[in-house]
Amino acid sequence: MTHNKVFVITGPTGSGKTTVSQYMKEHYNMPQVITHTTRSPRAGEQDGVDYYFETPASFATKHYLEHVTYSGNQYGSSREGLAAGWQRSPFISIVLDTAGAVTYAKELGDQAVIIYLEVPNQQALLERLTKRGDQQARIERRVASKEYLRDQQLPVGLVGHAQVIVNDDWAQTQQALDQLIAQYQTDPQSAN
Ligand SMILES: Nc1ncnc2c1ncn2[C@@H]1O[C@H](COP(=O)(O)OP(=O)(O)OP(=O)(O)O)[C@@H](O)[C@H]1O
Ligand SMILES: Nc1nc2c(ncn2[C@@H]2O[C@H](COP(=O)(O)O)[C@@H](O)[C@H]2O)c(=O)[nH]1
Repeated sequence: MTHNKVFVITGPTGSGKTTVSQYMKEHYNMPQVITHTTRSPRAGEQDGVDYYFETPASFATKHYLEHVTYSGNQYGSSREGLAAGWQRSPFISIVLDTAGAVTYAKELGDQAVIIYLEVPNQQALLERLTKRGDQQARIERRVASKEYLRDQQLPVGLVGHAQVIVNDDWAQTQQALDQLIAQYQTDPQSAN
């Protein structure tokens, strides 16, 4: 029986998914599955580290476990990416929108540990995006997208499957993550 798990980190834009994934990498040595996108890099983002940055033509040549359009750009993740991660460690993480998280829950069952992050204060969330350095036009486009609105709520398909963490205070988020990971480290099966 395999004890491989993928921690799927999902939630609204700016809720802290990448920050959580980075924390799991730095504190628990969890490899991050790198996904593919046609969006252009943000300042400081690197190809092969943050994403595989694709053109629409190169994106279309890959084989995806799931792929979505989010605020006008395409994103996709592959089974090969998961397999490569699991070769390095039994616990890995991936950052997905909620549609992707629903697909992972369906396709991978208990192998996917879903974490849904929420930030109840919308204004605080938008301020985080500005502080992150996102261009105002990009923020406005994203906030106007149907995906942005959809991801504000835990999808019906994840109710009862996802661990919901309110990411207001980072110290509390860290504590919730530490508790969750400890459960899986103790006994990966009983934590389901
Ligand atoms: N608890 C927190 N308190 C304050 N700022 C935070 C907290 N968690 C994350 N941030 C900051 O909020 C910003 C957005 O976080 P992050 O990039 O991780 O979000 P995301 O969910 O991956 O966003 P996106 O979906 O747009 O890529 C970052 O600048 C990050 O440092
Ligand atoms: N379903 C998928 N969602 C993905 C994938 N890679 C990233 N994402 C999600 O897209 C949005 C936008 O990302 P951003 O980096 O432009 O802010 C965010 O919710 C990501 O979690 C993927 O392969 N599949």
